[in-house]
Amino acid sequence: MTRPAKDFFAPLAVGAPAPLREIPARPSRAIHFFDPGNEKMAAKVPDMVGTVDVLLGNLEDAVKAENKEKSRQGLVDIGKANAHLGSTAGPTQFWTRINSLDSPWALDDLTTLVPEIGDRLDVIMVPKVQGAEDIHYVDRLLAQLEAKAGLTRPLQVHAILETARGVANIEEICAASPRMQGLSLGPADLAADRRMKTTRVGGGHPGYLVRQDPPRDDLGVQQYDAPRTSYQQDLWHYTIARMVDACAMHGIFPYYGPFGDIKDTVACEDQFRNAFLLGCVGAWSLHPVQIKIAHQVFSPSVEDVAHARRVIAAMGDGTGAVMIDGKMEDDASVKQCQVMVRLADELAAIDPDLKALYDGIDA
Ligand SMILES: CCC(=O)SCCNC(=O)CCNC(=O)[C@H](O)C(C)(C)COP(=O)(O)OP(=O)(O)OC[C@H]1O[C@@H](n2cnc3c(N)ncnc32)[C@H](O)[C@@H]1OP(=O)(O)O
Ligand SMILES: O=CC(=O)O
Ligand SMILES: [Mg+2]
Repeated sequence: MTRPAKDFFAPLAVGAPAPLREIPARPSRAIHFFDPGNEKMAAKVPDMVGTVDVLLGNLEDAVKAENKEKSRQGLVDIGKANAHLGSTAGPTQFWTRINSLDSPWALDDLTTLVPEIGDRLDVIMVPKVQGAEDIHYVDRLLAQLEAKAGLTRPLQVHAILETARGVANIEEICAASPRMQGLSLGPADLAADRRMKTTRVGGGHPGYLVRQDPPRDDLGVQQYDAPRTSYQQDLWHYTIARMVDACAMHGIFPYYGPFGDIKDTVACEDQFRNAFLLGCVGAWSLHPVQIKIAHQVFSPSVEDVAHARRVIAAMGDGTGAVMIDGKMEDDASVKQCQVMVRLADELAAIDPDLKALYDGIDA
């Protein structure tokens, strides 16, 4: 049974901070992953603060088993050494991805990170979430640890959607705790768990396509040997759309996850843009080259912002219908335009280049 409404926003431990009533809409176009135990990557972090929306110290997959403790300690050191990291101190949020709850490391991840750098961290990403029970476990443990550490701000929780059971339980996961900040699609683990016949980290597949019908000759006979156009389809459309609906319903934020073909910046941009158009607010960046792609794709274009502002201005109180450039605009399209302009305003508040671009529209 879920908690009764009157208890939903009560702290789960005596002395723990009160849960948030609303998840703040902080820009998080790129969640940049780094291994805090990798000296080369860790050395780059101080210079990245302020240049990327989210820096995430990854402790789970991609960190070798023998390096788990080193990476955890590296994250503590980075949190303590970088005074401007974390959204209370500056524009770059500070997240971590802990190890999965059934692993030998998850408990130590939480019991180390919360007392050591809980005041700096914004969001704890939890992998391989199967259902509400996983979130309930993390929720109570975090409350106990926050109370013990004397934290005044509750940590938020982000779940990766990367098991078939997680997808089946998506609504209950989103609703499990007021800490829930968002969901990310985890296409690599999800493909494995679903027994998809792919060997990639996100993106499309040339075999997943639809093909044009065979053309007919003058007598109407179909020419099966004639050349035909085929179109690659999006393997992730269903899951992303499901995730977007669940997140919107619960007032939390959906993200596309990893795109593993680092060199294919064009397809990465396409995948991110599909997610942006469907309603996602950001994506993961695995390599510095992907930060720029995510920041660009998940920021509304100047053309879209200009059009949205025109529609809002023309629609007055937002009711009725008007014609703009030969197209009908009404209450529903003005609401889409408001989403676009709100996002542009939020981004302009933290990104001076975007502010100059968007301000220039009216000049
Ligand atoms: C699949 C499901 C998932 O769970 S995805 C999430 C887990 N995976 C990750 O977090 C992977 C993170 N990224 C990486 O490990 C690396 O970027 C990989 C993909 C291995 C490529 O590394 P590498 O071959 O060194 O790339 P490179 O030679 O082009 O690097 C150039 C310089 O940049 C650095 N770099 C690389 N990645 C990062 C990063 N994520 N954050 C910060 N710095 C990074 C490299 O260390 C290298 O530095 P330098 O110029 O040699 O000093
Ligand atoms: O963790 C991410 C994934 O794709 O798996
Ligand atoms: Mg995964």
